[in-house]
Amino acid sequence: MPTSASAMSADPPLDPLLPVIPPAPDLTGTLLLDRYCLLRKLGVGGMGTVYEAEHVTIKKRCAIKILNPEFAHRSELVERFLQEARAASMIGHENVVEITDFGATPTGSVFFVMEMLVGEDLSETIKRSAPLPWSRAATITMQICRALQSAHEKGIIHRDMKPENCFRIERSGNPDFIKVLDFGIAKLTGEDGSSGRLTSTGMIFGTPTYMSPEQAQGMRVDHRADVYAVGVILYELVTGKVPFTADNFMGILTKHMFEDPPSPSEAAPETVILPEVEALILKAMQKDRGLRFQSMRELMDAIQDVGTDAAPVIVVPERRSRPNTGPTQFRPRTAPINLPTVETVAPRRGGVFGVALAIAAILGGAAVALYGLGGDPDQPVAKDTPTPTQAVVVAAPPEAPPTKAIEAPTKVEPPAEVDPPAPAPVRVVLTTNTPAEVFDAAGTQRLGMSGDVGVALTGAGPHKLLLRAAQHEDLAIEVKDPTEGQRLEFTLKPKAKKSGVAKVTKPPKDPGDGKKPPAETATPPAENPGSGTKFGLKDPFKKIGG
Ligand SMILES: Nc1ncnc2c1ncn2[C@@H]1O[C@H](COP(=O)(O)OP(=O)(O)OP(=O)(O)O)[C@@H](O)[C@H]1O
Repeated sequence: MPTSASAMSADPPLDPLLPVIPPAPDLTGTLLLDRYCLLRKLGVGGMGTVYEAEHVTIKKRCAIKILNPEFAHRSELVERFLQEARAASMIGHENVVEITDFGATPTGSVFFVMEMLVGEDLSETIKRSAPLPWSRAATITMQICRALQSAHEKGIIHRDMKPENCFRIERSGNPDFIKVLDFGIAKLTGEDGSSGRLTSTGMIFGTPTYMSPEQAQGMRVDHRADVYAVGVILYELVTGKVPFTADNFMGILTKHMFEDPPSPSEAAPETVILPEVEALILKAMQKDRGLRFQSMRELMDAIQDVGTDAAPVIVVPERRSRPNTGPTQFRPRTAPINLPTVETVAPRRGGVFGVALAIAAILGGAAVALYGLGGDPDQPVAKDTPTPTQAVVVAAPPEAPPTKAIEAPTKVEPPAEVDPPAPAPVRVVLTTNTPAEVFDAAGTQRLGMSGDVGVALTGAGPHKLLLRAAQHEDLAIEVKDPTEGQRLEFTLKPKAKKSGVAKVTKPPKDPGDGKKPPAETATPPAENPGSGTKFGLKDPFKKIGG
């Protein structure tokens, strides 16, 4: 069970002066912008309430998130709220919730309109079904990675990735289609890599269970904080447990900063977890962000490489010492401590919350002062992290074949400049009517699985491949000119029953005639009309946000 801010709502409030926020009035039945009728409340988050609604003219269902009226006069909060819409709409990716409109309520608050998602958030799936088999965990994680890769390419960092913000819906026959939500605390990176902070000075936002060490320390975050959070999500998907738990959020943050996560196979001894899966999770969760996958693309590649002969993922052991808050870790303050403004957003289920005071407690008070007074926010957690050449083998199971072992890295010489660069592989998604393994044409080298994880193909093609699924005929296919993200659909024929009397409810048995069907022509599926559409959103509230 993930621990989130709300799960710890029994804790004393961060600040006794934190105002108690009255519940927002129920606006069911209200007509917004003369076209959206609010039908029912779907849920309440940290900043607003989400309603199911209907566009009265075109009768289309949608979801509308309305900022809690208590916050409507706070320009910073209005700005952050609208940023959620702006960020998601800027990304325009099929795995990111689609935002279609903005508006104001008659009571002077603001709202935005989203596609209505029917399904459940990933925390529900985890509660019910985790540990998930690798193929399913990988399919889900790949979609999260794609959404975030796309966000990062546009300079947007999510900063609050957690299963609750990944909605699982069924789409085009895929029951595990993921939509990433809640860019409410997303950060837009400036050209210089700095961020336009929307938070009050010294405030730290996020959810402790999934929070990167640098975020927990209030350092400036970059896209690698999302890599860390996705590592934690994947850990939870394959083990059914989160890596760090404690009685309160300070305890969790401290562990993120200073403790090694238990290896996934220790966390779930009853589950078979491949060593390379274990390694990639631990790499995504390295404390030092310089040792993590440096991009979602790298993480996707590692996921894709599981079960192939690709080079092993390297996890570098880290040494950390808890700071004594002295000048070697934090610059001493030179002015009286001004505790940062405590956000007036009530801590709720997994919601945005301020933990500056918690950090003060962990680090003895100096840290908060530092963050508020211009200390170096990029001070690393530990200065003594070994360089990669000091790495040793970790987490390699005794029976792991040498190619799969997690090995110490060796120094890689830069390639000779005269060599033309090798063509980069592209990832092609092969959709099949039944989960199928993908092999080379000879059926000897396994390249991956069908489904959203995709298969990496290098070069222009044509690529002759073989799809193989239990109880189905092998299917030889050809991919002519693969392009990144291309989706191709294939149908594998169930094997005919020997007796020739096929029952509808049971899969037919292998006829053993050894015949192979002819290569099928790849036909991309019809475009999903609802996904990936970019809206040229106008922000009518730009002035409000200041
Ligand atoms: N587009 C949508 N379609 C269907 N349900 C949605 C949609 N967006 C949000 N919800 C649901 O509405 C509820 C409130 O969502 P919201 O994003 O405000 O809350 P949260 O994620 O709990 O809060 P916070 O913003 O504090 O993290 C959640 O249960 C969420 O799953």
